[in-house]
Amino acid sequence: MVLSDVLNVAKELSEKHRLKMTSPFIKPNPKILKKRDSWTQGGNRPIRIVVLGQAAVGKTALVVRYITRRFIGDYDPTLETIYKYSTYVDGDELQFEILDTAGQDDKAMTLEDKIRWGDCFIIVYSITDKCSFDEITRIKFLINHVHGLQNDKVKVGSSNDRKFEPPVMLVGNKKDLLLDRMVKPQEGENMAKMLGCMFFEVSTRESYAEVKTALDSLARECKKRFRSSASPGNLRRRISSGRLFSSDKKKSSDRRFSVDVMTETPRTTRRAAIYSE
Ligand SMILES: Nc1nc2c(ncn2[C@@H]2O[C@H](COP(=O)(O)OP(=O)(O)OP(=O)(O)O)[C@@H](O)[C@H]2O)c(=O)[nH]1
Repeated sequence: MVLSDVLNVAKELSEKHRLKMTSPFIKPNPKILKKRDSWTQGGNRPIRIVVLGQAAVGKTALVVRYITRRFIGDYDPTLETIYKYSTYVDGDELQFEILDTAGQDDKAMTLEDKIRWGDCFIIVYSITDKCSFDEITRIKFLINHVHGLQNDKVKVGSSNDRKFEPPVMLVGNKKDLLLDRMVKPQEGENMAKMLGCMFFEVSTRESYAEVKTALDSLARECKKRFRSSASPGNLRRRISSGRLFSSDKKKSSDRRFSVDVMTETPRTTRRAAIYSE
């Protein structure tokens, strides 16, 4: 083994260790969380996206649709996963870690811990569920609060200082359920404008293209903010996962993405229909 190999192994081990400390299934050490890089200093590590929202709004479906192109109808609601994902944004390869949170209570890590971990955020609501829409303000307030504590440049509510706030995207999901709609597109747009978020309405079930457009926009915004991490050749570690979709492993190898499931609960996932475009 040459010196560069040894250094690579050491680097990988330290990276794994860091991920373990921030895993949603291990109570994080507050000292380590305090030492966490500010979101404005993404450095060379992957960009962390946290997907938030009430239970059953389609958070898991959205993330899985984006990284695998598939819609999988049924998931274990208690499953929390960090997906490692790399994609090309306007010719640059970007690496992400996407934390798909469970809408149900999680005793291992508080919502604040998860928000502190993230660099940017997706708040999902269902257009058929007014409660999930009403929840947005609370989540956004919490994001501002947690990141405001870490970065004294953040002044919540001041549009001049929005550039210091982490990128947040609002996603109204399930727009295929027209007859059950409880939140109008305009209401979503107004809310996003008021909170200074990006906004998209999508049907994760019906349209991969809509999901891709939305999440690519967030990736593009992240690229702007984390320009230093976006240089080609940086953040390169392509691993395909056999754990979540072992039967799809071969098919996915010809696509321009790589997925690595970093952590998940030992529980099995229930799955029903799988739709693919
Ligand atoms: N009709 C329709 N159903 C959807 C859509 N997206 C997700 N669903 C369904 O909504 C249900 C909840 O989806 P999940 O992805 O498990 O929701 P979640 O927000 O991750 O739920 P928790 O894990 O409990 O927080 C599932 O039955 C999905 O099939 C959509 O765009 N349209």
